[in-house]
Amino acid sequence: MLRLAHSSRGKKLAFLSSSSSSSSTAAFAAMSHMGSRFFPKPATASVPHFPPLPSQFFSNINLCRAGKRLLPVLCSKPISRNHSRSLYINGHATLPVSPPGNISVGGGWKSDALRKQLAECGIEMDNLAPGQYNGLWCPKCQGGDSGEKSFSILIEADGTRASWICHRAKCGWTGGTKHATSSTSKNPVQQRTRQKKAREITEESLQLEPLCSELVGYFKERDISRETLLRNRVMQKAHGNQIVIAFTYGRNGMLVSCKYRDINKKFWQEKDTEKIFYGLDDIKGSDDIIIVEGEMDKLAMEEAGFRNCVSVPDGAPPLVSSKDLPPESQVCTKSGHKVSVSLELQRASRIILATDGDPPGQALAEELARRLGRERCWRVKWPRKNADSYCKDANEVLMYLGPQALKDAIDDAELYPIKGLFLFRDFFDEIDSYYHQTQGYQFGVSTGWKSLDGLYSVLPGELTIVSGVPNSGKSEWIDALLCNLNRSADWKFALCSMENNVRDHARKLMEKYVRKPFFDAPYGESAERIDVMEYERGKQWLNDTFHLIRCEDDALPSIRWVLSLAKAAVLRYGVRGLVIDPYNELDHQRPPNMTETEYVSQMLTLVKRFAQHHSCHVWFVAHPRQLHNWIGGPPNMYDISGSAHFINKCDNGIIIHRNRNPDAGDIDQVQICVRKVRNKVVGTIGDAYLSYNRVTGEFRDTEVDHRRR
Ligand SMILES: Nc1ncnc2c1ncn2[C@@H]1O[C@H](COP(=O)(O)OP(=O)(O)OP(=O)(O)O)[C@@H](O)[C@H]1O
Repeated sequence: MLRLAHSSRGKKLAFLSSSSSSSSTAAFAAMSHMGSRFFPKPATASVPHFPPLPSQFFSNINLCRAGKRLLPVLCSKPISRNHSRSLYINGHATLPVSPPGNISVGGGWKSDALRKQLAECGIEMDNLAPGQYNGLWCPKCQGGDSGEKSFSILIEADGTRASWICHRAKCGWTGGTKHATSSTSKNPVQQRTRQKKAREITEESLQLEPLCSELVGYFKERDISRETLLRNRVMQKAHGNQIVIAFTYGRNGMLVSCKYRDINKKFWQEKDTEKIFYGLDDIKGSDDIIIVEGEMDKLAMEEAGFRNCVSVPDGAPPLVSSKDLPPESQVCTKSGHKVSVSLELQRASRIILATDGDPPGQALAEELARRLGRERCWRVKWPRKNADSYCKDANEVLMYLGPQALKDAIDDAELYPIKGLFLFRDFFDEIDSYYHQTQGYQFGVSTGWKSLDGLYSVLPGELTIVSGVPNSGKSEWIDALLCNLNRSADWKFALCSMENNVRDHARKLMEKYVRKPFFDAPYGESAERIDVMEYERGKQWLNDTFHLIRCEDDALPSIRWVLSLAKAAVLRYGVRGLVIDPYNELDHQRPPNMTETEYVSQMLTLVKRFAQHHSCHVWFVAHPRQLHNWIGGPPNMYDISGSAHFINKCDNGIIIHRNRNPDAGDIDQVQICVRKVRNKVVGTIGDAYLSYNRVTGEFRDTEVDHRRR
């Protein structure tokens, strides 16, 4: 096998003769096993020429050795260039070196405070040299079942602070230390290092080289063309005993940073360089900007015809965190780094978030949308790869489905959702089923009384306020209505009827159900009482149909307490209706600075929200205030004691009224005054008349239609 090594003059690359060392063979086998096609086979004489690169940006470029055949050394030991000190920590992969001129923190005075802080977080490190350490075992998750070395920690250049992240999606532990101060923390050297400017770099100073043909082939297998690689200045570099890909990060034509990728898909960035988006110069002046999650995706976008694309520098964070937010002009990325949002991104009118489809990718989209402004963000849904799965990112779409599919995915990007802001389109399914009447109840459920059809029907999710002078028959009418709804639609109910004791209520409901008096008593006149069989059937029906909400200790229930139990009844028993009878039997303690009007408004908001959220109809009984000079007519909804909000906020307002003067007419006749109907589909205002049966408590349609509108 051909071997590549550093010459005695440092980093110059030279080909050595073939070697068949067992270590290199083993390493090659391991690489193949990992599925890497990074350097698939030894180069042959027919490797295509990689032409000199156009020098459109990056000064001092030495386009040396174009066309040379380059292969990595695949041996177990580095050949040369040992680092000046051992930085082995928990098996990390990257060996950072202190920048020249920076004071050492590897055990010095600054490290003690930081070490202490890290130890408190469960992170033990022998050496605290500045730089980023990747591939460590996470102290929190220990790498999970697979023992993955997924932990990265960054010790800042001045050695006073550390931040870390576990890249395992299931863990995602992130954190950082506070500024580690010591008695000498005001050391001027430290002050100076903290303000240290990013390093100036060039392709030459980084010893970057044109991509070898094997690497061009590697990209080709991912459908990234040589033209795209050339335009994006994708290069390579000798790193230890291997050759790694170098993604060059530029701004205004100047090289700002460089990110490397080795055969194990391990990434690291040129140290002491600024973190910026990849491809920043491509979005200059663009109204529409695409943001992807990796350099490969940025290159893939170019293959689909989109140059107006940048990639975040280091992937997606595992979680969206609201803690430790960077300033508005920055976004957090996978390593917890903060990346400055460029002016171009700030100016763009449309930003298409084309991050990965996995949870970290979605978390990145969320972070970007939050920082850049959701209102100008769109998001991409990746198409299906096959019957079982979806493509996960831009490069996969390009590889599996081709450039047109990638273009279509970008063209079909949808508006990034903004919590609480919707389009009608978001509800089209619901509206469709309303129009096609597939869900039922679009006209409400009939009350069971013909004379009320057209005036009032019962719609799930609405609030009906029922009022009337005392003894007008409000509770009786509601009970009769519930019996009808149970009979016709099999609805079940939660009852919070504070004025009824349970056995009386059971009697009244059962009489309506069996249509016989409960007792042999004068009110039953000559009718036969409910027999034992009917009584047992009635008991069963009561039990199946009603769920009682009662304060067992004589305390007054609060509305929140009632609604929480009603919610439980919805979830546990599927009740469709809630009766609260009456309002004045609830506990109405309110803050001293709140008026009753404000209180009623807030209470009714809670009730309505419950009704809508649980598709449950609520009947709320409220008495009128004391009527002066009452002459026996039905009260007005605005007469309800407490607040005009009862009529303002309800969906339906009904007054129950009955004549008590035998000289003025039939005293069993009940007037159902429908005073408010918000939804014209279910009714309209008007009066209906029912006849009350004193024996059984039933309400029947009267022979004569008294309906008036
Ligand atoms: N149309 C009617 N004719 C005669 N009696 C009736 C009529 N409607 C109801 N009643 C009787 O009036 C009494 C009170 O009825 P109900 O409890 O339903 O009234 P209410 O309006 O809820 O009263 P309150 O406001 O005091 O709670 C019951 O005994 C009931 O049988």
